[in-house]
Amino acid sequence: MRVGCHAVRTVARVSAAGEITAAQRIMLVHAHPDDETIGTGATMARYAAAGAHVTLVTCTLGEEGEIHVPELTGLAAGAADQLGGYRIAELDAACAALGVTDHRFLGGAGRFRDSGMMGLPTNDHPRAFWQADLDVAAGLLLDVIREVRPQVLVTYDPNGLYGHPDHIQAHRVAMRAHQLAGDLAPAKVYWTAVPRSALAAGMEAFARSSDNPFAGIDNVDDLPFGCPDSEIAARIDAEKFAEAKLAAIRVHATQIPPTSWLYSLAGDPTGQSLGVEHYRLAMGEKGPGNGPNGWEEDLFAGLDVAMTSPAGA
Ligand SMILES: CC(=O)N[C@H]1[C@@H](O[C@@H]2[C@H](O)[C@H](O)[C@@H](O)[C@H](O)[C@H]2O)O[C@H](CO)[C@@H](O)[C@@H]1O
Ligand SMILES: [Zn+2]
Repeated sequence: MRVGCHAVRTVARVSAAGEITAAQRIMLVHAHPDDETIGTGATMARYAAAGAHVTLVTCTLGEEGEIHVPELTGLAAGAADQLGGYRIAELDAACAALGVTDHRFLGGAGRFRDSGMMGLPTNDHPRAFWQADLDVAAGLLLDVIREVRPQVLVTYDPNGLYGHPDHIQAHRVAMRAHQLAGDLAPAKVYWTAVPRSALAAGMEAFARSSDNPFAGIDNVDDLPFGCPDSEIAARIDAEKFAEAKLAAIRVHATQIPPTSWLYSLAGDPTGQSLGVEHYRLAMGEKGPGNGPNGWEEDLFAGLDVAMTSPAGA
């Protein structure tokens, strides 16, 4: 059973027999509702608009999240414990804003629970994603791979970008599912990433700003995430979809308060706005690239289904 947008698949790209016929198929594996938007929202919107089949798999409902909407604080895990259900609705709305119509929860809504931040007692909840059996969870993701047959898989790096247990587990499950997929394994696997050069440019640009998202950070290496530019393989320019990403950010209101650094980025004077997202290539051949670093401009670059339209379309 799927709820909300999960029951709606892109009819135009699913044949009468139910198989997915879009030429380009990309699958993204995220830990919580909001990660899809924060890390890959513009990329998803760009490929959905270009006619690719975008499949989002979210591993938990985000039950342990904070609540930045005062009138909803009663939904918190330690109170009514209804935040997970509410975040399904937020995710529905974010999918709609991004044009993503194929969304699933890993193993179905509620199968795995948000583990909370690393080291908290919630990590030990029997349904915590952090406690999931790797092969059981990977098998559930493999079912989606067998159905969708994506050429491109996107997830996090081994540290989950910033060390959250559900992000680390999402990485492990996605990579294990890829290993189990054999001949059906996606040709390219990317990990979300933030180049240090973009972080440094942001620090410089916001240094004199009243709402500096980097306030208190003296050195880019002190940030809990970021990687050398040399490890980046792709820079996806989806500037045209920055507004769609901002709309998706807005609907994740329980997690992303109006004071969030993400809103500061929306007005980023460096132009490195919400609409530019970077990736490391973990598996597969790097396709042709451009610019000083030779970064790909399309995650399907080098595959026989690469975008024919100019980058950013
Ligand atoms: C972006 C992301 O992964 N968010 C997670 C994360 O949220 C953090 C958590 O609430 C923490 O207590 C805050 O200090 C921090 O600012 C938040 O980013 O962890 C939550 C609990 O596992 C999760 O629900 C949320 O989606
Ligand atoms: Zn997350």
